[in-house]
Amino acid sequence: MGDAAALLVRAAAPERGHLWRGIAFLMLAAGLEALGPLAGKALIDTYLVPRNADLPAMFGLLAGALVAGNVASWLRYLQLVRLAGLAMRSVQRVREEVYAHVLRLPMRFFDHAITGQLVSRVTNDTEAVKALYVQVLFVMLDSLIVLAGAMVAMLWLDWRLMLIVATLAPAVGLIVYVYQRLSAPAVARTRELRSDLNAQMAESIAGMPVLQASNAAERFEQRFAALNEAHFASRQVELRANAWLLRPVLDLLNVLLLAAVIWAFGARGNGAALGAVEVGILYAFMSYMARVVEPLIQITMQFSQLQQAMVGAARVHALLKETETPVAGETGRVRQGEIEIEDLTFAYQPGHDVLHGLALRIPAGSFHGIVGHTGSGKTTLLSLLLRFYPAPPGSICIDNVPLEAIGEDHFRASVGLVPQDPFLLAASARENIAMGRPLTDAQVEAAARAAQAHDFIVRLERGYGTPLGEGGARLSVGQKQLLAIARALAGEPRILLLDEATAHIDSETEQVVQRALADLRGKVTIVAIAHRLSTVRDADRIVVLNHGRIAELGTHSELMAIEAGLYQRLYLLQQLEGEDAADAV
Ligand SMILES: Nc1ncnc2c1ncn2[C@@H]1O[C@H](COP(=O)(O)OP(=O)(O)OP(=O)(O)O)[C@@H](O)[C@H]1O
Repeated sequence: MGDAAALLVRAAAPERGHLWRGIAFLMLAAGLEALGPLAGKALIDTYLVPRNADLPAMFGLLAGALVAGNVASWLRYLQLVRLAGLAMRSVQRVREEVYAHVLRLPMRFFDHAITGQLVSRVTNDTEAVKALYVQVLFVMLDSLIVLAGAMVAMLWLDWRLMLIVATLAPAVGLIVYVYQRLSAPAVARTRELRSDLNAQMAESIAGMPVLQASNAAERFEQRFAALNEAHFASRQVELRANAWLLRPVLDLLNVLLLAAVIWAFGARGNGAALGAVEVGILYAFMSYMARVVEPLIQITMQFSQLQQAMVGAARVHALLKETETPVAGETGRVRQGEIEIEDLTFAYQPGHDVLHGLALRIPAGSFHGIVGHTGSGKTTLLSLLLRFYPAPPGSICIDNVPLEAIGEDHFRASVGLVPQDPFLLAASARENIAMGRPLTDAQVEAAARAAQAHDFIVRLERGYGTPLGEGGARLSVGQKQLLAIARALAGEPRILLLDEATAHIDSETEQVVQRALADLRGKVTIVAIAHRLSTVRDADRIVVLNHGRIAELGTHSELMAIEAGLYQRLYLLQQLEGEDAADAV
């Protein structure tokens, strides 16, 4: 409840004026509508039953009722436009806010996040805000005002009869309480299951090649069907609670109440014919009773929607409460691109250090390779250099400025990344290189040339404008990698980090990448993780990591000279594998 309210307040914050105006129109319209039966009563009691046909007065009364009705309709229109617009804009705002927030969450969050569930929060759950407005403001508030107006009018007409009708209030309270107890767990579960369905869908699409190759379609189908069945069962519980408790019980109460009022009316007259005044009251009373029962039915029915909306709002709110990566408010700058690492110890989980007291100086413009067994901490080191995870303050400096003291935009512009999986957008080659940065065609082309990607791009049928298909489906793995290098270079970084950029490409393309890197020497500081040692053979220095420690450090020939050294063993092993592969061809 608190979360839902917090989200509502947050969503409406920029346009409180609309909100208050909308509510004011709503109250005025409902108030005017409440006058209708009173006009009817006056007409019956004063003119019709006593057969007192004062035509001008009757006409005046009818005209007044007509004007009031029209004004009420106009106010309803204004209210709807105000509040519906507000609700739509709020969803739009909250959705954008949630998406922007997700983009700024720390990498640590994504270690545990499940894509489909996250998508579901940004797309479906944000709709909860609209439902909250529609349910809470439009229907519930409206119904409450109509209800209050009717009760006041009834109090004025006959307070004893009003008390009979008022017994509905505790009855409705009880119904709503029982309903909530029964359906709340089912509603929350339904939401969770729905996002699980999304999650499985997203996972299946992402892993389609593996899924089909391992002939897992049937197993996945069964898993999906089981989830879907659970979703249906959970909806069923909700529906049963709705069907039993909301409309039918109140309809029954309504009939009982009507009987009680008529009985009370009859009992008071002691069987004598009703007087003229009483016919008017009875008419007005019956009209008001409908106005009491209908809003109560509406309010209770809305509880089911409200409950779903609250669960959605709570999920959105929980996501918004995740702490964003703190943005360095500092203004430190990268100039040459010298990296200095000192006593760097890091753990993902406390007590499980992955890096132990690393110390390393990488001069500006140099080319450093990082190699080591799987799990030795290479990617972790790169992630820390990229500020994906926070390194202990002061343990990494660039140009003598601590990493955390460099302003975010400047840092991202100064440090380029070529990841193992190039991640291409379903857009043109040009857009994939520019990535939304305001780069000229000449800059894009220069980056592509530096990455040795220009030649294959111009051979595509529309050159730089060629759409590459989702995930760059139209390119070979090596071409994607070259494009990713071009993208990293287009920002003219001082430091270029490569994460196994040659892991999946053939030796020929590897040589192209090597040429590209060689051209960059002296201009950009390059740190490249490489499983394939030939990629970093020519590096100024190679860092050999072993269980989170620097085991060896030197040029290729220096490391090869260490008898039974780690690097030497790795290198010889790869050479043997290479020969085996060549023999096999
Ligand atoms: N996000 C994470 N959360 C917790 N532990 C992690 C995380 N990422 C990596 N690790 C652990 O940190 C250690 C080092 O992993 P890292 O990915 O840095 O090794 P690597 O040398 O890059 O390995 P590879 O060559 O296989 O990519 C491993 O034991 C791994 O299980």
